[in-house]
Amino acid sequence: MAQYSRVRGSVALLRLTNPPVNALSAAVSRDLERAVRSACADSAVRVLVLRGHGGTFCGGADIRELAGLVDVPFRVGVSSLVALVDAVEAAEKPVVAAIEGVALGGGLELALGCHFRIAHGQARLGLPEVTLGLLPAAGGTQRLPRLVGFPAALELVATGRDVSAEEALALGLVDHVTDGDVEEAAVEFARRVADEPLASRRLSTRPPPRPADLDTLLQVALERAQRRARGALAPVACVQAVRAAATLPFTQGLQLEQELMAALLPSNQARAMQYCFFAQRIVGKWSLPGGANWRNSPARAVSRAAVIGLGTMGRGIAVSLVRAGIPVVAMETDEKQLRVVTAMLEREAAKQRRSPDSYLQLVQFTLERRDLGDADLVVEAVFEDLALKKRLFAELSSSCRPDTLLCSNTSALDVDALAAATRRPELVVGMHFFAPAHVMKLLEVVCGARSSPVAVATAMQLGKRLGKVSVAVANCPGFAGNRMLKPYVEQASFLLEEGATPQQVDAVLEDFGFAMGVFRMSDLSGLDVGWRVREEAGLAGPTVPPGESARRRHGCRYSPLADLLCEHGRLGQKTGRGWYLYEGPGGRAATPDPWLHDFLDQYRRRHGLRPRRIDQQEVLERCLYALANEGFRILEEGVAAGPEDIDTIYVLGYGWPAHRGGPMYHVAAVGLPAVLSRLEHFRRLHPDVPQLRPSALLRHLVAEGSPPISRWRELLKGLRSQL
Ligand SMILES: CCCCCCC/C=C/C(=O)SCCNC(=O)CCNC(=O)[C@H](O)C(C)(C)COP(=O)(O)OP(=O)(O)OC[C@H]1O[C@@H](n2cnc3c(N)ncnc32)[C@H](O)[C@@H]1OP(=O)(O)O
Repeated sequence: MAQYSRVRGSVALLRLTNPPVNALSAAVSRDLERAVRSACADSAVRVLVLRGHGGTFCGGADIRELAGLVDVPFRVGVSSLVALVDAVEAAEKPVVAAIEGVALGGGLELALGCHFRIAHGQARLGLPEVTLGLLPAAGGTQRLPRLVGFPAALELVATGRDVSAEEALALGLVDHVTDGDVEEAAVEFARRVADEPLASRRLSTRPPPRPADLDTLLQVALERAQRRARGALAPVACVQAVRAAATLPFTQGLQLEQELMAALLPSNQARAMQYCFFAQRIVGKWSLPGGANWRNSPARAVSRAAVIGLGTMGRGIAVSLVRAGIPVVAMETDEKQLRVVTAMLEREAAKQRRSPDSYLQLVQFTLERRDLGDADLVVEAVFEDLALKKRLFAELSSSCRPDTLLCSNTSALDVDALAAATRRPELVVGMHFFAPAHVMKLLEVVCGARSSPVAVATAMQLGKRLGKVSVAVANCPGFAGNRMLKPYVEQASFLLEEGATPQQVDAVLEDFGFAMGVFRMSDLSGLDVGWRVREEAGLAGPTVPPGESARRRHGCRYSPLADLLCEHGRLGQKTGRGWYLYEGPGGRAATPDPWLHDFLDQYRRRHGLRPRRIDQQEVLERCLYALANEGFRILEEGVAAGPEDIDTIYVLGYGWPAHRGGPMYHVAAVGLPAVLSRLEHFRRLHPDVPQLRPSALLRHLVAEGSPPISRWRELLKGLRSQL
């Protein structure tokens, strides 16, 4: 697991070996510590170089051990990694970290224990523990501020953001960056520093810098951490631990760091976030009913792509492709959109410290469909209109190369209908990006009934290349994410009818941890989006059958509130008013609107609805259980392969708080029998709301004794699956 060999006579080269990411399990940490001690004791060795096996330095402590998925007592784990870092730092011979690939979490903490750090130009460094509900507890919160100062340390520890080698050099996190062979550069560097005194290189002995505005910095960091993830414990603990570096001697700071870690490690939040980590890896392992899967179905190379339509979605998709180095042909008739996308690319290039030209030269704008002919894959991102998309797919099928994959960014429409409009249905898949598409990490890959393994594999792989987590789902209205959103939004509207206000419902959801409550979210996305979908579905507007009552559709309860707002021209932020009032069209600051409250009063009076006091628990349970109940139906029908897929979709695409794991994880944590009983209760009170009828799968799981969520995927394989 950790060997050392001598190179160039006096350099001990230690290689950390624990594929695939050289995670520091307790055993690996102990082994490496032994190797460090042996090298130090070897009189022929003057200096040590520490590198990782297989092109990466280290992905951090072993998360499976931390999550308790493998049986290692917490204290043993803690002491072995902490002891390793301490031993490295205390070594009497210089230790140089040769970083390539990643140095993350415990891996970066190990590098901070080294006396010098050399990084490859492509390496990424960071302390992502906060994203696992933890903090860097192998001295990272104490050593990092001593090396890079408090502003940077607070930001990196509390957000978990990783940095490029170039940024690391600018921060002082690494001593040298090379684009050549990192081992060679580190060995060369090591020979130069072999005789340097080490006292000042041991970060634990360095006095921390004390900026004059330290208190303000800490206060701002704390407020930011609280705002960013409402109710999350880890970001706050991270700030507290870094603050200790300013106020306490190193050893006491270290002790506080460990106490905070000991509180976080067994917390429900840490469990939920670690579940999310593994869920995001599980979803990449897709399979189709015919037996094709991620292992046996190679993706096709995408060396040129096309995007049709540069509206909000198309722009973000084009930027994502360019950022991944893929040349793009972008088709758009509106010149204004070309200017917008050009400006976006320039901003992105600046962010990535690249020249604007390096991005702009990868895009070719066109009005001609024949220019798309050479693309390996086309992503259609035009207006959400099935007839329009079908026409376009039919045309693409004639004008593109016969092997070009045709993908639609539709968020809800029938992918099979699009495939049927082409002469290559097997090369059609949905690629549902989330807005803004160059920022959001989720990609729903919608597998049509006739999508071939190569089409699915290519779309999944492309998502990964764009830095996204791709989740395969089967084709159905709204796929997984938007389909589950419907009952959630409906419950929220029903609650307004019954006496709640938008700000009351939103406050409950935001306290739960959502970045935005359902009404603020709807104002942001635009109320007209759902209005159009409801009109197409015959639920709103002129397509509603004559004589249908305002509050019923197809024999079930219906709330026309959102339709009525649209009819009043209240489309959300874009018109300056929706469920809330804004400063003006395009405004962002939502304030409660007295007009809306009058409107709700009148509406309730008109329909004989007596407003009642609705408590927080009811808001939360009705919205979230209705949503999760639809998730069970999706699993039961095989639209998604497991709860991990749904939870990943919700955490990465819909602002579900990661420290709550996702909707399926949440209901499992609450307890399936309790959730079933509350749904039965609400169903009795609202018999005309089918979404509150507990799904067969929920009942089945409860009848089976509520198996842990980790077993659902296996159990579902016995049910009908489309994936
Ligand atoms: C015992 C107590 C110690 C107390 C002190 C603890 C203080 C330190 C804490 C930590 O270090 S927590 C861990 C911090 N590190 C991370 O969060 C990094 C997580 N990993 C990643 O971001 C990525 O995996 C990667 C390293 C950037 C590699 O990405 P890539 O896309 O190439 O591969 P993946 O598919 O993500 O991963 C491959 C494979 O490896 C597993 N894995 C990754 N990291 C870890 C890890 N740190 N521990 C255990 N396993 C890890 C991942 O689950 C995949 O497994 P399979 O799905 O293939 O089974």
